Amino acid sequence: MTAEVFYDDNADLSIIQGKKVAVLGYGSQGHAHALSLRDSGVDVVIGLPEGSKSREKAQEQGLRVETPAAASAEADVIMVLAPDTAQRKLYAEAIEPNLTAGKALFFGHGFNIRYGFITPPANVDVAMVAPKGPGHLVRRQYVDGKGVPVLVAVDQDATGNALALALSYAKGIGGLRAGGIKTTFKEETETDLFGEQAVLCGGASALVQTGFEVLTEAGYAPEIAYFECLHELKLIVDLMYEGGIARMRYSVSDTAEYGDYSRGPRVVDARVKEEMKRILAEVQSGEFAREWIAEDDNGRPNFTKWRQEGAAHPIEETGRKLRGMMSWVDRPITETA
Ligand SMILES: NC(=O)C1=CN([C@@H]2O[C@H](COP(=O)(O)OP(=O)(O)OC[C@H]3O[C@@H](n4cnc5c(N)ncnc54)[C@H](OP(=O)(O)O)[C@@H]3O)[C@@H](O)[C@H]2O)C=CC1
Ligand SMILES: CC[C@](O)(C(C)=O)C(=O)O
Ligand SMILES: [Mg+2]
Ligand SMILES: [Mg+2]
Repeated sequence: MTAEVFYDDNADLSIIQGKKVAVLGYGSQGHAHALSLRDSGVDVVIGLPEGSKSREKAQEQGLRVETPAAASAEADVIMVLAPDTAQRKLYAEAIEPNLTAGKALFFGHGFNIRYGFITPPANVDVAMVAPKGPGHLVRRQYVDGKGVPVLVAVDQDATGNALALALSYAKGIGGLRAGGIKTTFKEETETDLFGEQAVLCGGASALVQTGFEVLTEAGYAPEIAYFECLHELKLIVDLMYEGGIARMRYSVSDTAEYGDYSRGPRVVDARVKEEMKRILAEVQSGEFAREWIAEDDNGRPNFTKWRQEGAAHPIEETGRKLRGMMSWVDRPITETA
């Protein structure tokens, strides 16, 4: 089935410009949506709890900050960009009491709707504008006149205008410069979780770390292992991004291309594919979602341990030293990117 794709010409920015938007959360996605909407001429208010670390940052960047309840009360469109694990409580305490008929409840990821942690009333629009990229790059691309593609979905269309409103919002954050694909909460949630676990974050990090370990354990210099397994990955992925895997294979040597065909499938073999299918099944059944919410409710013991172990991996120290010598790595991720 071919997806429906929307670009800037398919959306009317004046719709979102005529609404008051509350952005709840001011982290990776929250700051990007809020600043870009503001720069697109939209009336934006930020919702953050008293004592939130993000309050000062939002105010420094010229945005008005209220509590999540007050921001939700005054807004026509409430965009939920707090962590997925915090959204259930945030909804019950601050949003639901202020979610009057005809308002719109927006998400940047479908997790809480897909797995039933949040059930909005039938008289509001429920939609999603989910960028397919990290929030800091969503903002950076907007500032550079470009855009990160977005997925757009409508779960409830109480007003009859939910899709037009979501597309207008997507245009306001620059997403329709690259393209907005129409999808469902189910499809976005399941593909996003699978992608970040098996390929983009989990798969790629494990591949890089394991390649680095194999080379250094065999006695090769960590600096060479870092360049080979991490730094050069970006250059290879840039070629895939520009022209697909075929474009990358055109640019590398025939020796590399032969090694790619003959050795790649030995690394990502049938066992790995079976494991990927198990990971997808855990996403589809809700097993992963229940596990993650329980981990968070329990104070995140595994998450904290794994984060510490990852930060202590020898590749990080090697990378820190080498990146310090690269004058062109001059755009670290910042909230104003
Ligand atoms: N990170 C990304 O690039 C992407 C994220 N998404 C989705 O976007 C959403 C937001 O994720 P992300 O940007 O990573 O989140 P972050 O962890 O970067 O930021 C969370 C923000 O929410 C604030 N916050 C925490 N608790 C509450 C609360 N109870 N009420 C209001 N604000 C709160 C935090 O404040 P404080 O500073 O005080 O902690 C912080 O400002 C999620 O649904 C995620 O799946 C989708 C696509 C990509
Ligand atoms: C790949 C991770 C992501 O899904 C994203 C940046 O799109 C996320 O949840 O942060
Ligand atoms: Mg994603
Ligand atoms: Mg995600």
